[in-house]
Amino acid sequence: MKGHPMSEKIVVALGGNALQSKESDGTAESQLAVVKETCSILADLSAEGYEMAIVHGNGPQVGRILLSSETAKDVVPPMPLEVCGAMSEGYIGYHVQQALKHELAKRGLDYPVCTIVTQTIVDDKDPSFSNPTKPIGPFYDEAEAKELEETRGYEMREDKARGGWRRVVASPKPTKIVEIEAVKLLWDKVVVVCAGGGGIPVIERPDGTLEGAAAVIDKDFGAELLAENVDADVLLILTEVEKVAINFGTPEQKDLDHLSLEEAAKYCEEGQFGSGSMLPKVEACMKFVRAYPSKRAIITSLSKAKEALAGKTGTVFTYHC
Ligand SMILES: Nc1ncnc2c1ncn2[C@@H]1O[C@H](COP(=O)(O)OP(=O)(O)O)[C@@H](O)[C@H]1O
Ligand SMILES: NC(=O)OP(=O)(O)O
Repeated sequence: MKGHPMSEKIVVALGGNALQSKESDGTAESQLAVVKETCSILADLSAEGYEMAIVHGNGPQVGRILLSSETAKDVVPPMPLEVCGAMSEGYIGYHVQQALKHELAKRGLDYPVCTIVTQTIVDDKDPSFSNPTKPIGPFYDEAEAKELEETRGYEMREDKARGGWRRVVASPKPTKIVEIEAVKLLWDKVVVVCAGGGGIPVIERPDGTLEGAAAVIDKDFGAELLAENVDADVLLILTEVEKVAINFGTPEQKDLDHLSLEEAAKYCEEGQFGSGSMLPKVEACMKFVRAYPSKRAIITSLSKAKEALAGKTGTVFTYHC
């Protein structure tokens, strides 16, 4: 229960499948339908007694907002990428607030749900600014991708696993959550949705002012930083797969129940985890258990969240074996 001294504190990172289906047409209505199902699962966790903050991805959403802004540039002034990120936090947060409040009420839980439009400080010298890797927006075929590169100057990258091309942008590592004190103040009484899309990337100038950066932070790293900052017991990363695997997608695939820091580092070195997909999740879990050797991080599917928290499934990361 919120504010109960025995409650486990969890930071939940929601992957793309928690916000939209594979066949999504990108409409607000289709997103809300999926978010309602997601919030039913999250409300069950609350009813089990877990205290949570929710971090969500925003790759498809921020990319679509940017695309529509650029497409309409002759009619309305285009919005910078970080403003598109702020917009995505707003509308995804709105959907979660509406759906989660309803699902909590159905379970007799009367917690407020509130989104904090969150800024996250990044280093302007982060190497990702000269090496964009974060896929955003819709998928294209190769011919469309080449045309977008030529006509709009987009940087496009192929995602072989998912059979398509996507625009990529810089994705610097988050170093500080600007609104963290607000999150902490609300924690005991409110289910907070924050650091959506990893937070809006901002650079801190020497005089203390903040300036938006043209980038999209990885939400798994944003969630990890939040989990460290609020002293969470568990970092719970929810995605499509129930467990992290080695030899993923091959006949030798082996799903893993547990990873120590040492084993995870070894598999990272072997290139076992998809660089734009599973690798950031694994790295975020490793960072959390390195910072908190007595705690755990879990990667599992949205539908298995409750079982995984109970230790029955998922891939659990701990400092030692
Ligand atoms: N070693 C691996 N083990 C499990 N899944 C992997 C692995 N490597 C890549 N993947 C893929 O990564 C996906 C999760 O990444 P992604 O879809 O980008 O995350 P998100 O849920 O945050 O949107 C999985 O659904 C799976 O298809
Ligand atoms: N910002 C972010 O990590 O979004 P996705 O999870 O949608 O890639």
